[in-house]
Amino acid sequence: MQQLSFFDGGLQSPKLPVELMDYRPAFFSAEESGRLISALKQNIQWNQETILMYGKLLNTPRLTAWYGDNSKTYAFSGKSYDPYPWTKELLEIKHRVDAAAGITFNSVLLNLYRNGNDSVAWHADDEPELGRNPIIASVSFGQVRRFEVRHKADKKQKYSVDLENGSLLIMKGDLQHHWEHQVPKSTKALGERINLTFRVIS
Ligand SMILES: O=C(O)CCC(=O)C(=O)O
Ligand SMILES: [Fe+2]
Repeated sequence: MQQLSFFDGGLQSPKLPVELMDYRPAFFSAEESGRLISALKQNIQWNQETILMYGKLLNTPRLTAWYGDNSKTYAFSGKSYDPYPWTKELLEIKHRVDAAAGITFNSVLLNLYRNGNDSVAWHADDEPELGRNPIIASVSFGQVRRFEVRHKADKKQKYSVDLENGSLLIMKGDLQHHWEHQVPKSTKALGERINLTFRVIS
């Protein structure tokens, strides 16, 4: 199913380039997604991280958690994270995603977007531990949110896709090198969404 959506300027997003993004809606059924989002809300140790911006300590606009094989420490935004050990639900999701991507992921970053005011700002997942052109598998449960991608050097080149409940988005190629992505805030009253990005940390 190809998704056409409207980008900020009212332009239709062009078809996602398959060499960068492979979008699979309904990768998990509605029943599985409902069960998994409740389990993740309850069993994950959600943290409120902070970031230093212009000399002020601000709360990250979402809750996060880092899980994975032990010994896979991950550093980003000037902090380093030791993962919590895999839970039953995370392993269930990981096994499905591993099979679809043909990769054995060793860690996952979880984001809980509580409402439309939660977001993730423009960034690329280009930390050195991920290596050049990493494959990152992004699973979404709950509220549909807009995922936007733009080229770093030519910001007019952009794409967007609405990440639906139970969907899988495989990010690959040079997406983390030449492009950046965000999940913008929305002024609409939005419900909760959990996103999981499975990664291989060296
Ligand atoms: O929530 C999303 O869809 C994207 C999250 C993301 O980009 C990240 O955790 O690096
Ligand atoms: Fe990201």
